[in-house]
Amino acid sequence: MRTTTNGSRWVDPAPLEVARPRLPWWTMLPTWVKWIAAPFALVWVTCWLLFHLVRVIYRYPLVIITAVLVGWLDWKAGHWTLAFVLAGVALVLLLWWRLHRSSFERFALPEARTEYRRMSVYACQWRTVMRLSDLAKTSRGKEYRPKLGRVRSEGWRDRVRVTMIKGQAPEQWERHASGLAHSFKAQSCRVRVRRPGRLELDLVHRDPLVRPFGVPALTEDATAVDLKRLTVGRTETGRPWRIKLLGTHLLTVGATGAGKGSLLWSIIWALAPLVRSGAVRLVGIDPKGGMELGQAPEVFQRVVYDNGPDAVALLEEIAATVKERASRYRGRLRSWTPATGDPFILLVVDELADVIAYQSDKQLRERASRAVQAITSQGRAPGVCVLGLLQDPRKEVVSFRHLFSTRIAMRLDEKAQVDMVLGDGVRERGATAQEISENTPGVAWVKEDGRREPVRARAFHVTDGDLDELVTYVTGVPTQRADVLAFPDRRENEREGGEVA
Ligand SMILES: Nc1ncnc2c1ncn2[C@@H]1O[C@H](COP(=O)(O)OP(=O)(O)OP(=O)(O)O)[C@@H](O)[C@H]1O
Repeated sequence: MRTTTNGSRWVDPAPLEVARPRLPWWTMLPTWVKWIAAPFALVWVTCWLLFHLVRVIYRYPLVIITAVLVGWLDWKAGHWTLAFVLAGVALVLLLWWRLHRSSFERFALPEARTEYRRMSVYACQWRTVMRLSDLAKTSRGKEYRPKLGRVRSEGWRDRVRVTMIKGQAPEQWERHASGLAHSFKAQSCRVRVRRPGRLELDLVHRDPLVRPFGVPALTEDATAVDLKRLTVGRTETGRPWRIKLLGTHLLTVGATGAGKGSLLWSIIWALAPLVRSGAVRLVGIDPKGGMELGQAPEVFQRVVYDNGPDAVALLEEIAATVKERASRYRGRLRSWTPATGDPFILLVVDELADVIAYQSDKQLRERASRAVQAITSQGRAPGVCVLGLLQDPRKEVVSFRHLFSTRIAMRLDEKAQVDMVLGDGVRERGATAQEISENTPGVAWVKEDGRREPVRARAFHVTDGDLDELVTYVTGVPTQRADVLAFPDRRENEREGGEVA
């Protein structure tokens, strides 16, 4: 409201807005109630402090023990003795690190690293990152923030446990994974559900699969080979990468040079004792004219090197075997076992799309599709497994995807291809196959039906020498690769010719 006084103009000030101090509700209680409640409050506060003290000791045992010991020694023996002891401990640690690095990294480093990273990275930035990533919520003036749980630092990754706030879903965290990785200075962040309301974040700092792994020695003991646990490489956690062939089919997709061949040969390498004994029979189709399977055709019972009538006939033959076995086992057996006397059949199709999608003859294409569908849908129980390899996950092939219960994505070109191969939502859980480097062939993301989390692994590197050894092992006949002769040097020939002349 404007008022004029003696010709001068002035403006009314805005009403004074001062927040009235809000006192906690219990201050309003009558004094006698406060006296009665005081001992209970004291006990509660003591328990709360004790709980937090225990939690700090549990989370930082090394720091607390070191601090207590240092304080005690300084108090009892003085500064010089403390300095002398600290120098001695540092020397012992240095010697341990120099002389036996593996045990040092296994026993001494993890706890120190975990406590350091928890303190310096997660504990001090958690609140800010949660707020800025919109993962904390405020309701009626109260802030609800996801709780930071146990942290384990493994050098190449930090595993961070989180308790979500009410109403939150893992998908919200998956959407913020990239932001979380950048905030905590990691290369990537994967979100895993531990149990309802609890998550584990994998904040990855470096790739433990950069170096290739050679194949293990071939075993003489065929009984040691388990068709449900064939070791074909190593996972990023350092464990063996185990693949199941019995009761499943495998689809492996990867761009050219992604290392599909190494996975194929790693599987055959692991199967070698059973192939030699005849308990496993390998059959193959290689429409690329033998570029892949032609490297060791001796280990196959039968291989076809095109996608024509022979390939289709082979597929139909196997489909017929599946049907014949199924009718024989019906009522007697639930599924194939070695005791049936029938060999386990592994059908390898190197470029599945060439057989069921790119074949120009419509009739052949349809026959091949029908046979592959029959084998994949009914072959699991009768002991027939299909290993389909593919460069380009086209629609025609992806429509078969659900029949392959183990799907493996090696390096792919696009995000959409990862979804096509592994299924929706798996990429958001961390399976970023489009980010696999060209320098790490053999690295793959594996998704098995019934397992929510995809696994990252690298197949063994099977060299030409290994393939020779494999053929010799299976056939018992030493292989001799053709010698590659140097191209004749024209100048040399001319010189020699000149000299003779
Ligand atoms: N597991 C591995 N570790 C190290 N190097 C590998 C591995 N697998 C493959 N390589 C190397 O990568 C190159 C390509 O591998 P490979 O031929 O198996 O790829 P591919 O996916 O089968 O390619 P294409 O589809 O063109 O046949 C080869 O030179 C091979 O030596």
